[in-house]
Amino acid sequence: MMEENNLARLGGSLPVPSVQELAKGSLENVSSRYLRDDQQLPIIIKSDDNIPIINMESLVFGDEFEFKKLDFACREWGFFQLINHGVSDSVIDRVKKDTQDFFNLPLEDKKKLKQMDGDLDGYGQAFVVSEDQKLDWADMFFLTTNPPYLRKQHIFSHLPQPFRETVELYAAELKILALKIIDFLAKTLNMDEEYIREMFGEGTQAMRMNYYPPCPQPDKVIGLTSHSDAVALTILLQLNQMEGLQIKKDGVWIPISPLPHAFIINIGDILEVNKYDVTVSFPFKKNLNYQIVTNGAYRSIEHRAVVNSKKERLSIATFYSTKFDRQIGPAPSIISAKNPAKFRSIEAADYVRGYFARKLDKKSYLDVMRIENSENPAS
Ligand SMILES: O=C(O)CCC(=O)C(=O)O
Ligand SMILES: [Fe+2]
Repeated sequence: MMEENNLARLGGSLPVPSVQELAKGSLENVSSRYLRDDQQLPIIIKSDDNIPIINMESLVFGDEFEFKKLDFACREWGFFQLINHGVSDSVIDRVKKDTQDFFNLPLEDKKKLKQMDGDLDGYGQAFVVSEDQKLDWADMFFLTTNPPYLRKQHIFSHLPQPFRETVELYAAELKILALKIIDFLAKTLNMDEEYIREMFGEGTQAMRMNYYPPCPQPDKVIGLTSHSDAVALTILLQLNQMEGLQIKKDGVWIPISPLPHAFIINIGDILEVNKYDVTVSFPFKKNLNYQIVTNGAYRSIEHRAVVNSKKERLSIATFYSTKFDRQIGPAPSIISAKNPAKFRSIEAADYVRGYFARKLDKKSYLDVMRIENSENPAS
C-alpha cells in the first residue's frame, strides 16, 4: 500500500463562497466575479441530432449492430446515453435523495466537510487558482471513492448516514459498470481485454457532486466552465428534471436532455486516441498501438453546464481512471526517431495533480502535456 498523504494530495482550490447561500439572498445583480464575457454563453440549438443511445443489454448479448453504434458514438460524439445499464433504480433513487439532502444541510454542517488546504476532496470548489479568476455558479462536493485506501478518511468517515452507506453502494455499482463499459470499448477497438483489465481493474474512482443554484441572470454566468474530463470515463447522473449539460460539437453547443433511467457516459482525455498518436495514453502492447492508431479516434469532448433562473440543478459525475501509480504517456513502442514522443509520460498522480492546479480551460491541459511546452504539469 502506498502512503496516503503523498498520493492523495491532488491539489486544491482557493476558498470561495457557497453559491447556494449567495442564491438565497436577494440578488438584484450577481457579483461581477460570476459574470462572464469570456464564454460563448448559451446558444441553445434545438437539434434532432443528439447523442446516440446505447442499449447495454444488447451489448451484453453481443449484438454486433449495437457495438457498431457504440463505436460510432465514441468516434463522432465522445458522449452517449446508456439505457438498461443494470444499476438498480433503488440505488439510483437513494443516491439522488441523499445527495439532495446533503446539499440541503445547514451550511455549518457542510463546512465540517469542507476541503482542507491543498485537497480536492470535500465541500467547496475546484480549479480556483487566483483571486481575480471568474467563478462558476455552483458548489461542489468531491469524494475519492476507490480504491478505498485513497479515500480521505477525515471526509469519508464523517459523511452523515445514510449518505455514507449510499455513496458506498453507488460507488460499488458504478465501478462494476465502468469496467463493463471499458470492456466493451476494448472489444470495439479489438484490444487485449486481459491487458485492459489489468490496467483498469483496480482503477481510481471519484465523484464530483454538483449543485447549481438558480440564478437571476442565468445567461450571464456559467454553472461549470467548458472542459474535458482528465480521466478515462465519466458516468453522469442528473438528479432532477432541470437540464443544463451542453456539449460542443462542430463548434456548436448542443444541450443534452437526459432520458429517464439513463446514464450519460463520456470519454475522458485518457481514452482519447487520435489519428497519428495515442495522445494521453498508456503503454499499450505493440500490436495494440497499431490497432488504436488506425481504428481509434475516440473523442474526449468539451462540455459545460449552464444554469437557469427557476430551480436548482444537481448532478453527480463519477470518474473512472487507471491505477494511480500507472505511467500515462505515449506508448513507448510507437516512439522512434521518426515519430518522437509529442506528450510527456508522467505518473497518473502527477497528471491529475497538474490538471487540478490550473483553472479549467477547454482542452488546454492536453497542450501542457505536449513536450514542446515548458510548463510542468505537476508543478
Ligand atoms: O453537471 C453536468 O451536467 C456536468 C458535470 C461535469 O461535466 C463534471 O462534473 O465534470
Ligand atoms: Fe465533465
